[in-house]
Amino acid sequence: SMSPPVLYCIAQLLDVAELISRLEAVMGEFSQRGAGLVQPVRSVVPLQKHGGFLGLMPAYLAHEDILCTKMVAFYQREQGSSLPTTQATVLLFDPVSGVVSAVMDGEVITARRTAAVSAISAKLLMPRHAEILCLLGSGHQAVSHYEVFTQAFTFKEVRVWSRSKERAEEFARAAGGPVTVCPSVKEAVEGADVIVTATNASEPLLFGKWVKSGAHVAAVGACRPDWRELDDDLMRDAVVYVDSREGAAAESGDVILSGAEVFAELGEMINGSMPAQRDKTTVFKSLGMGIQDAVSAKLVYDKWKSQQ
Ligand SMILES: NC(=O)C1=CN([C@@H]2O[C@H](COP(=O)(O)OP(=O)(O)OC[C@H]3O[C@@H](n4cnc5c(N)ncnc54)[C@H](O)[C@@H]3O)[C@@H](O)[C@H]2O)C=CC1
Ligand SMILES: O=C([O-])C1=[NH+]CCC1
Repeated sequence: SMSPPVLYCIAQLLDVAELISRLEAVMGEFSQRGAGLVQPVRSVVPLQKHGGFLGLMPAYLAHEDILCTKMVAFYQREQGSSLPTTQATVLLFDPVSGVVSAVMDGEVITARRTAAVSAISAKLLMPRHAEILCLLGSGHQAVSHYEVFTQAFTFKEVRVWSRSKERAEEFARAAGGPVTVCPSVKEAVEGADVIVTATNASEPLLFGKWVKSGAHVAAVGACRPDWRELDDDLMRDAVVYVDSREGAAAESGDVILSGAEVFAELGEMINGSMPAQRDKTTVFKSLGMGIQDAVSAKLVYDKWKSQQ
């Protein structure tokens, strides 16, 4: 039997506009809870000894015959560590036979699809004439959010804050346009219309008292039930959207520990069953979903096949 192709260097195979449109469709369908999508909440294996977790993220999309699983390891690294906090591999299967059709890098997929999902939420929830984008954190997700957000929207100013000023300056130098490095979270978020939290923090770093009324927060980090990026004030005062209600109830420290009510899923806004409260201060709490990886992997695979 032939061994499946191993696809790395896939950045060119994953077009952002195409990805956004596929993600909108699948998130809208997910929130209808039809039988065509099977996606359990991520299984997480703690690696206590090593300060990490292994997440298993399978998904089956019956209408499109996509069967996929991502395996993602995430670690809270020491500051200055050269290892990535998020490492991932994706397996795509032929659901007819169970044969593996491809093994692929999951890091580009994870970075890009997460930013694309945040951009979908920002498109629906950020203030109408949003001018200032603020990124908290300067790692992989911050970079992909910068790329996707500046491609999808036009901002007058982009700000970044990071624990390490050097990293933030590096980020600003590498960015494709002007980025202001801010010395504190407070100064970075003041007056910002869109705030992306993409850190590995386990304690709140974004406080509601600093956030402009009507702003939109895309909260990407804090993926464990006892980890926080946002404080109770922000969680309780904002209208809270999530990618999956089940996922948020199991994994989001910001949702669980604040006791905040989840207003809607992103997919409920997309499929029209719940409104986008754009005029309010909004939080989109993102945890990541197997269906997002599945449609991404299929796009990569189809593009790769068309080039063979
Ligand atoms: N919602 C989703 O779908 C996904 C969420 N994530 C989560 O996003 C977060 C960022 O991931 P990556 O960008 O890949 O990691 P990364 O390691 O590339 O970047 C992490 C950033 O967080 C900062 N940071 C770490 N600890 C901090 C602390 N205590 N306070 C403030 N900043 C801190 C680092 O300085 C760095 O700027 C992680 O928590 C990861 O679990 C990752 C993938 C998908
Ligand atoms: O969706 C994802 O791949 C992850 N979410 C949190 C850590 C990794």
